[in-house]
Amino acid sequence: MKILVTGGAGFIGSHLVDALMERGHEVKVVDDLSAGSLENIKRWLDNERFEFIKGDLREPSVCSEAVKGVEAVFHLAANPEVRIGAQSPELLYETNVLLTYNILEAMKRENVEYLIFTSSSTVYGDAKIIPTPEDYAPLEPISVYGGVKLAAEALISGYAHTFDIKSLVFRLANIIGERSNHGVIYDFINKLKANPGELEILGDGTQRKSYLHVSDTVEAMLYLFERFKEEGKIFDVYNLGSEDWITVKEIAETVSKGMGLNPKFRFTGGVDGGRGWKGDVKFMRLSIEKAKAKGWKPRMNSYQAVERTVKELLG
Ligand SMILES: O=c1ccn([C@@H]2O[C@H](COP(=O)(O)OP(=O)(O)O[C@H]3O[C@H](CO)[C@H](O)[C@H](O)[C@H]3O)[C@@H](O)[C@H]2O)c(=O)[nH]1
Repeated sequence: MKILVTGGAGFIGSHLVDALMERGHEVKVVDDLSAGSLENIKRWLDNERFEFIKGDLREPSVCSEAVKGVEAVFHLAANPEVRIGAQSPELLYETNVLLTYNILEAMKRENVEYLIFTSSSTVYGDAKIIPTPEDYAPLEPISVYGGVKLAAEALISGYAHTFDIKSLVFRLANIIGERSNHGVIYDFINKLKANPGELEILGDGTQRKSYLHVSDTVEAMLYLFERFKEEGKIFDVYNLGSEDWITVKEIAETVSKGMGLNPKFRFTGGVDGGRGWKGDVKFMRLSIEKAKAKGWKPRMNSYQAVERTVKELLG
């Protein structure tokens, strides 16, 4: 299959590209390299089944060029940083909603059959049911980031039903692993490198979430895409996460241990009852029963994924 991966030089995108190339697909990547890096995809740059386009998808002409000739688009290009929402709603809107609109328009023009979109657990906001199933309502995001992901999902559903773009949405838990260049584990490692004696923890440390290793994430996306194609549906949504959850304090302990350190923890206290920032969801664990019923389950739980990521990021 000829497949476009937007954001394919980024963290999750580059792992997806590895898996697609290893399975023999023709892969095109479009990335503006604002957060992604050519280093992540360098092993494929000279491969004849691989094509790289450096471009900003906010430009409709870049979208047209990117989707030309492909049968499926994995749309991962986005700004993934929840915490910038209070300062930069416009950036989150542009990189999540406008970008998705531009991709959908280009796909409509070029008659591309499949869209696979990486949404986020943040669409559920402070869910009252945990583990949270896909049909949980009302969807009430508490961050601008969650809001723009939900808006993008809604736009995709509308285009899917109106223009027959078969669309599959994944609501991701916190994805971690090699090549991640943001998020709590990455931050803790950098803070401890700068000051091995003390670790600042945002919030009260009791924020508890489900973490999924990127290798499990990519497996799930490709496996469930195959099932989606067999079923011939026009639109579907899956949660992807692990079945347990882990607190920020436990992550701090795991990172410290992995670095052979025993720092003093300093909790900032955070906002709104111990959140790291305004809009930080404090408790998140997704029901993955729907994906499990199709035959997927994660190989690593949150603890194992965190331990492995610490090793991978420390090299
Ligand atoms: O220096 C830090 C950094 C983070 N945290 C805490 O660690 C937790 C995780 O924060 P991350 O920045 O790692 O991740 P988020 O939960 O904000 O968001 C991540 O998971 C979401 C889905 O669950 C989205 O997909 C999003 O793109 C992705 O970055 C938060 O509760 C935060 O308060 C700290 O205590 N100190």
